[in-house]
Amino acid sequence: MYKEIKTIGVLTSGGDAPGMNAAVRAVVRTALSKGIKVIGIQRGYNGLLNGEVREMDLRSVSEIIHRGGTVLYTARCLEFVTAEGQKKGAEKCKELGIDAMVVIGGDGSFKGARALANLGIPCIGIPGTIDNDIACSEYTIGYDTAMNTAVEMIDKLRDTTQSHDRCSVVEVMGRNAGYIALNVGIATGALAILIPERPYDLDHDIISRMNQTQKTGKKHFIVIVAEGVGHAQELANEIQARTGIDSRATVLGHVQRGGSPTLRDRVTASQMGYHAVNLLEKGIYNRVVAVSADKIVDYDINVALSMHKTIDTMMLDVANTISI
Ligand SMILES: Nc1ncnc2c1ncn2[C@@H]1O[C@H](COP(=O)(O)OP(=O)(O)O)[C@@H](O)[C@H]1O
Ligand SMILES: O=P(O)(O)OC[C@H]1O[C@](O)(COP(=O)(O)O)[C@@H](O)[C@@H]1O
Ligand SMILES: [Mg+2]
Repeated sequence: MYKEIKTIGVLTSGGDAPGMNAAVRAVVRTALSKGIKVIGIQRGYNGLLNGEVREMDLRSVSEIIHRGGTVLYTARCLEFVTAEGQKKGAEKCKELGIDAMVVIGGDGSFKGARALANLGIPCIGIPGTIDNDIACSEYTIGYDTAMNTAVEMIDKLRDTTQSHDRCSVVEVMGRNAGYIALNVGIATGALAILIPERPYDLDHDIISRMNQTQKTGKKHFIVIVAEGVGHAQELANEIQARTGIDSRATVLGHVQRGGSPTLRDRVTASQMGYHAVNLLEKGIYNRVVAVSADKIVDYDINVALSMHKTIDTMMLDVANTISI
């Protein structure tokens, strides 16, 4: 049933991602251009439950398109995972006069949005996570910036790794997904890339590859380990024990979440924010905005949350063939 949207609530939730600000800006400015009021909710679902809100005007989103992090702040809210927390959230929306919500975050945040939708609050999800682990979308806001940051850091590591004839085992983020690891591994010429989606064999995938390439004159090595595989330090110890090559572990960590968003993240975030508000204006609710074949599309939130994403095995073949 069509319900005219007069006021939209917008929040960022879960881990911050570069480009979230550009998405907030796009939501605010698109809504205002249509005469829709926007309420910014701070610190994700925590702020909704606590009423931590402020009205957003055109200038409230000035000077943020180039800034990492999120001006709305973000949080992980345990209370919102409970039925009581969700009911309280829906009641808060009504109390604050919020007709619809735009939730910028990852898969966890969309489960929260689905709960609100089931309680009668129209919702739109915008994928904002460095992990690129939203099944319905080929791309998530922050992914490009995070990968470029990781590449920049690993290029620096390469200098010292090469100078000392060492092996660097580098752990990159991604939670249970290996997308960051796979791309960053190819971009940095890593000898081995370990991702949670593909079991690995230490002898076959690392030790014998190192031994073989040593015979061709290679003296330094980069091994990329996805966070979902982990154990970078143990792996470095094992490699050193087995090959005699001095090895060091580096966990890149939260540096990957920061920094000024790349062009791709700014543009995608702007398109997604614009699309989200257009859907609401047309009376289309409970959707997740996504990228498919380079186009901005949207999926029913239940369908989106039931989808699965796979790893492009050709990428593994590329890495195995040329990073040698
Ligand atoms: N099953 C769920 N039901 C309702 N809300 C959820 C659920 N899972 C997560 N959330 C909410 O979304 C927040 C962010 O989820 P999280 O998985 O930490 O990050 P992301 O959204 O970036 O994947 C959580 O802190 C919680 O408030
Ligand atoms: O910042 P925290 O709470 O330590 O969480 C770390 C996690 O957040 C991420 O950086 C981003 O994940 P989300 O977007 O799902 O929040 C993951 O790569 C990592 O596993
Ligand atoms: Mg997530």
